[in-house]
Amino acid sequence: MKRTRTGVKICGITEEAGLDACIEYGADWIGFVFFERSPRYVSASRAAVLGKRVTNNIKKVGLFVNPDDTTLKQVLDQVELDILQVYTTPDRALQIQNQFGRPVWVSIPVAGKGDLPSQCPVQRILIEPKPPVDALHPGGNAQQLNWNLLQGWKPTYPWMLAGGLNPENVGQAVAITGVPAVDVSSGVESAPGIKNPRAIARFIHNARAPVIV
Ligand SMILES: O=C(O)c1ccccc1NCC(=O)[C@H](O)[C@H](O)COP(=O)(O)O
Repeated sequence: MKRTRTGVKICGITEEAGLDACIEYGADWIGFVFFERSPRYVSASRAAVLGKRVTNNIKKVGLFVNPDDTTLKQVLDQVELDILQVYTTPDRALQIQNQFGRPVWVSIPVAGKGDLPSQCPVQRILIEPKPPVDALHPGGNAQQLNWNLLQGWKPTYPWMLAGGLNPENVGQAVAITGVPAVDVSSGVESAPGIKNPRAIARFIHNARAPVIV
């Protein structure tokens, strides 16, 4: 069966070179991290500058951890974001989607099959590995999910796979899970917060190239 083109999000954009690689090699989404403890943090004013450089109809995703309304409003007043990606409860994610009038993606931490959601409260669900209890942040930890947990799981809503993906393993991850879209941060960096344009090119190519498993 012919697969549709895999959607690709490159998260944690902080500088022009990484952003330009996303545009050149055909990313669908880029992510700005508005979480101050992250090495990929960007201020709203910096994201606004980078955002103006975006072309090719690439969508800009703003990433927030347990955001309150004031924080969301302050950022949205300065940056044109197409999508809000949130690390919070499904109920709060839905409230944000209703209140701020933009599609919301909610991250669902998964440790076992029982964590896989049967419904999607918002526009899309991000399936990510449950972080260790001592993790400094809930995502962007280069931690890989056991993809075999997702075999046979066929959600009828939009979803995305994240966590520990890189140019070498993304083709296999797509082939095993059948996921329609993938998200990467650490796996295409030369240092935390600094994207590697060659790795971005390889990641996007390999996410869309057929792999037999
Ligand atoms: O990237 C961060 O520093 C970060 C901080 C707080 C919450 C989420 C964060 N990142 C999320 C992502 O970049 C991706 O959605 C995903 O977790 C992939 O990360 P990685 O394993 O580094 O590819």
